Amino acid sequence: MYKLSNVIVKPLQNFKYVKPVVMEYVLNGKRKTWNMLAVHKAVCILLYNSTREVMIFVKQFRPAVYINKIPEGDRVGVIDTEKYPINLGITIELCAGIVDKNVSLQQLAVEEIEEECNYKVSPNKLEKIITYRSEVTKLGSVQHLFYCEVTDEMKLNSAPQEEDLEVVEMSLSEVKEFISQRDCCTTPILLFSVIWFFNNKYKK
Ligand SMILES: Nc1ncnc2c1ncn2[C@@H]1O[C@H](COP(=O)(O)OP(=O)(O)O[C@H]2O[C@H](CO)[C@@H](O)[C@H](O)[C@H]2O)[C@@H](O)[C@H]1O
Repeated sequence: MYKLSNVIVKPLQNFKYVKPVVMEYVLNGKRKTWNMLAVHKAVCILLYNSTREVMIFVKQFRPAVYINKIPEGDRVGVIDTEKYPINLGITIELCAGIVDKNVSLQQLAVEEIEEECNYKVSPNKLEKIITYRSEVTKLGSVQHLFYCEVTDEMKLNSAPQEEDLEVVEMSLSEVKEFISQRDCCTTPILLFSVIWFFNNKYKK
């Protein structure tokens, strides 16, 4: 389903989703500077379908993951996609989205679940797990993690709204196998939320 071509890497001219900034400060009497990226807040949701006992994740192509698999010398200008195929940048993640609207976090999570995974849930089905900080050296952004249990009855018949994203269902044994890999192309928050699930929701 994924096809990658015409890849070019160049310095960013217009900053829309990330803003590089430098902070100058004095800490314990010492002058310091720190480079960082100002980014949006986000919501992430661990989705569990209790009808079929599967977790629901999303699979997508992430340019930042792709570029970090390419040796530095080959990372500028036109990228050879024969040498560096698309699978280098494919991740499995939680359903997630940026906080870009003035509505409750639960409402934002509900909208992301519908757009990305095609389930209709009400905001009171969202259970807050934790608010944490992502990548504290260069981002430090606030992220909110929720848990949501869904059933097959809550699944919508319409086509998914996100075309570049594939919904992936994993049985609980597949999830355990997935997180046991030595090199797992996922996010720390997916790993954490799955462990949280086995400790708090599924004590069989
Ligand atoms: N850097 C970027 N450059 C260009 N376009 C961009 C962009 N960031 C977002 N976009 C655009 O904004 C859209 C909406 O983004 P989402 O709300 O789906 O967040 P995303 O899933 O990328 O990351 C969510 O999930 C991951 C983890 O899974 C979290 O780290 C993240 O904070 C959270 O928003 C994207 O489809 C894309 O078009």
